[in-house]
Amino acid sequence: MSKSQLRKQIEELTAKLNQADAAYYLHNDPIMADAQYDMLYRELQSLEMQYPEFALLDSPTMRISPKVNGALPTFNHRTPMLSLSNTYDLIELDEFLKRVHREIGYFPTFVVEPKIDGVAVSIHYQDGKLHQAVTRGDGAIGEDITHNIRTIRSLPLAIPESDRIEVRGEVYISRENFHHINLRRQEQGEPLYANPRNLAAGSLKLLDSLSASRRGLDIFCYALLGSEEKSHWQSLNQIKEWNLPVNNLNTKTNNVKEIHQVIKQIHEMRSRLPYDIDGLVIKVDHYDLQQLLGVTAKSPRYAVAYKYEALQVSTKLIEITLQVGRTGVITPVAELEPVLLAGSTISRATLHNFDEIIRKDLRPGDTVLIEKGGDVIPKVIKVIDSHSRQDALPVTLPKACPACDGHIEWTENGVHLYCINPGCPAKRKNAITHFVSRNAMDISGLGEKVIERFLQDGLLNDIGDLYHLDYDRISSMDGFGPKSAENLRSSVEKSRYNSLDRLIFALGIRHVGKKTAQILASNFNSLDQLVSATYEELIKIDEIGEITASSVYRSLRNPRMISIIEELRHAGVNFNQETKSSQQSNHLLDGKSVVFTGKLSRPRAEFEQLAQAAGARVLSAVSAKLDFLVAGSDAGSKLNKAHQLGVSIISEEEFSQLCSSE
Ligand SMILES: NC(=O)c1ccc[n+]([C@@H]2O[C@H](COP(=O)([O-])OP(=O)(O)OC[C@H]3O[C@@H](n4cnc5c(N)ncnc54)[C@H](O)[C@@H]3O)[C@@H](O)[C@H]2O)c1
Ligand SMILES: [Zn+2]
Repeated sequence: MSKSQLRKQIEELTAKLNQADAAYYLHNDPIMADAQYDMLYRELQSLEMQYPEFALLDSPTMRISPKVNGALPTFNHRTPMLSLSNTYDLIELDEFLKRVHREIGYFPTFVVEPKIDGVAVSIHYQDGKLHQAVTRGDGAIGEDITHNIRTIRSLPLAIPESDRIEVRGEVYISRENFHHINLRRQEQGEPLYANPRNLAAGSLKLLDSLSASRRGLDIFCYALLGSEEKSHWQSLNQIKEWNLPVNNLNTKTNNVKEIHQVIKQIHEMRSRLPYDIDGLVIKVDHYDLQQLLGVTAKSPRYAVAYKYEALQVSTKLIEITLQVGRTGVITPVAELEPVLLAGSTISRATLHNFDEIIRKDLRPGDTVLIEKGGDVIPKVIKVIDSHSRQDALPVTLPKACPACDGHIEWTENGVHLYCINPGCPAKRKNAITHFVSRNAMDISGLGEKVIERFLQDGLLNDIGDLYHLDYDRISSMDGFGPKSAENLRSSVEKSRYNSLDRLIFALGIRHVGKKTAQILASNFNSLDQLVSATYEELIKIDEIGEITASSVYRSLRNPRMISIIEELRHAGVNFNQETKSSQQSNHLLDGKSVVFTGKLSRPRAEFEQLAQAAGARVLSAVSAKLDFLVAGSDAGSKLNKAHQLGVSIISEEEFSQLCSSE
């Protein structure tokens, strides 16, 4: 590359990153994914290092973030609020540890903390009272957000310390709150927030603290300035004593192996934490040593952020196709330029419904932000660059089913389009695929391709045919042999003894997922009882809402469903609730409803299994009808609600005792 090309590249990178900074810090509306920002940033940093003569004065590598944007009063930080140098690479992390070791002369104690993905704030207490709270701003000057910080219920307004002290922490919004807020916005047709961080940043800057209080802001404090303590760890303990929220995963250690272990452990917990983290911060513990190592203009030299792989990434939208699901719902699917995200290659993402395409104004050619959350299927969050878009609308509303050309209809609320042709091949294929899937009847040897072939060859028409397949014909088919035909036969046979909840789930009733199927199964003794249940009986069940009740009621009266159920009955498929959780059991938890909340000593799924094995129903919401709330440490709103409603609250240990009792 020639010098003038290099100069141009530095200019372009600087401009692009400055634009990204403004979007991210001032408007809380990022135009690229963090991982991409970090990559471009490093590229610029290394070019600037090689060609310092081309580095621009307004380079993002020289500053923390753009100036504040002005609606709130400003405040000069006494100690600058710095950024952190970051790495995605364990080898680089080790280099940092080695450098520190070298400069200090021995391997010091470090504190490893989750890096909460929120917004940094500085909080001043004076005469024992919360006096003022300020955003980081550009690191030197921040904005006064005291009115909004006061809405954080976990943060005490008074502490038993009269000296003037400064606490720093990360304000965040829990995933649960974020999810609810976005759901409400979706219902109202408003644009969605990209992630909890952006929402927290926007909420902090609200002028009206009542609106801010509705967002449910929370905080983890991670630094204490102006105290007598000798080390960071001591400071953390001090603020914990004052009842300021401190993250309970923080760890003190003085060996490399343990640092690596903590990184691994917290990584495994990451998706189950109630808040977003984007990595860990590793800090030298002792203040004298911190001082010895010093700071640069942008970040301290005694700390580093180790970032986990991103869960969001940007890529190009190639086109939008239509897919017909097992219930006939026609969903638009984003076909993407393949991109690596959290260990797998993503080339498709769901778009849920047609409204969403319009709301997000998606067009082929756009660069979109996609996210892999708790669900397996990634989703499109938003358009982040529309420069090379094609003007054409990506899809027009279909007039007929894209799979069978049959009649389609809108649902009552006008959100989804459905193919209503009972013979639609796409519906049948997906219904069978769902029926045999692992969480449903768990029949192995019937992948999507095989089902397609069986449908084509007329071996299979619908779910009911699964129990009288022509195995002689199958064993003579291409790619099959007597062995695989026999395996298929035994897998089909075995599935006849499955539990009732599996069968209910397998029927593929709209709005009946695995959990709802379990709830239904535990409320009825048999499939026949469920089939004859009235709408009123269904709606009386905890956690079964109107939409689900009406879907169950109507689906089970659909002629195709009736004939499938009859075929399954003839095939001897189990329709009954197993005896273990029927009335004969005298287990203490039998038939009881349970909700888990707070931090438990083992993964929540394990406890849920225990509860179900004891005949209990696991719910997610607290209501007056709930029998037990099992509360772990740090339980919050659910615990309060249970208190108010007079629900029995038990500890993890008490729960385990109940489980083992008869
Ligand atoms: N997507 C974009 O367009 C875009 C634009 C600008 C910045 N960014 C992202 O932001 C990063 C730089 O932002 P930054 O300087 O605000 O933050 P940072 O990632 O460099 O880290 C510093 C911040 O970490 C936070 N933090 C959380 N937990 C902490 C703990 N336990 N101890 C200490 N600090 C803790 C604090 O807010 C602190 O200010 C970039 O690396 C990039 O990923 C993205
Ligand atoms: Zn169709």
